[in-house]
Amino acid sequence: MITASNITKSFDGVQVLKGISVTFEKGKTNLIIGQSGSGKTVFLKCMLGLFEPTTGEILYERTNASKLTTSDRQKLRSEIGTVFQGSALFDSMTVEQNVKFPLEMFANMTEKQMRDRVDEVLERVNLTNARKKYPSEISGGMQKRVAIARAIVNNPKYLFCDEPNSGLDPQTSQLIDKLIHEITQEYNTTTIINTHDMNSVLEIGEKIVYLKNGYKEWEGDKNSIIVAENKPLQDFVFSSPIFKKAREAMLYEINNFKNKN
Ligand SMILES: Nc1ncnc2c1ncn2[C@@H]1O[C@H](COP(=O)(O)OP(=O)(O)OP(=O)(O)O)[C@@H](O)[C@H]1O
Repeated sequence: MITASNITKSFDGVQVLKGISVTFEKGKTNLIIGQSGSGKTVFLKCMLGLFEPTTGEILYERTNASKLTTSDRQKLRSEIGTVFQGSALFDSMTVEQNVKFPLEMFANMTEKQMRDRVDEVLERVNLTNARKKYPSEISGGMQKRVAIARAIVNNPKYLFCDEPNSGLDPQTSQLIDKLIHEITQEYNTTTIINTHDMNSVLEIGEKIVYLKNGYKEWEGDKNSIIVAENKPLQDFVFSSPIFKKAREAMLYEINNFKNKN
């Protein structure tokens, strides 16, 4: 579980996060959504310790992340997996070398133990056959799966994903969402995803936090988002005509069901 408590963040006196409080639970896919510039990445970076919040605190379980000793900070770092935009793989390393990298950095394992663990996660993301390839030799969807394998190789407690579907076709996006959702349940991770993808919101949004101009405007889940009476949220999530129609159809079904029961 990660708890953000009254987080503000200013750059040169300009406040971009304006007092965000939210709890992200373990074993759930938590999504952060919002217009460009609403503060999603800054918030994610505050939680990851890449930015120091101006005020407020981030708790990992009950531990204040900004008050850790160097060795505790290193330990926490080893418990966090990240999937960044563009996959951020090392171009000069093969798929298996990329996945092994966090083990070499953080794990106290023999060479054989590391090889076995790499085999295990490559199998999990269905990339065993691509192990000797370089990132430039595989597709964008496969690169994302390498990034996910690398993020989970250390058995993380926390998984952060920044725009995991960017640049992927809709079908591959769905596969990546499904994989992240399954891994969240299998590893019981507290998973936090920044996304612009409304399919993800409606498919895997077990908790959704909507940021607007640096404020938390709304929070809920993929079911409550449909009936939420929050105009900025509805205008944002259901902005495309097709999503608007789908929402109207779902509301119609819900009302019919209510009237019959
Ligand atoms: N290092 C920085 N220094 C100054 N201002 C910053 C910095 N990082 C972000 N900002 C500002 O903070 C605001 C929020 O940016 P942020 O990147 O968090 O938005 P976002 O919601 O992630 O947008 P997008 O969806 O386009 O990625 C923006 O106005 C941005 O210019």
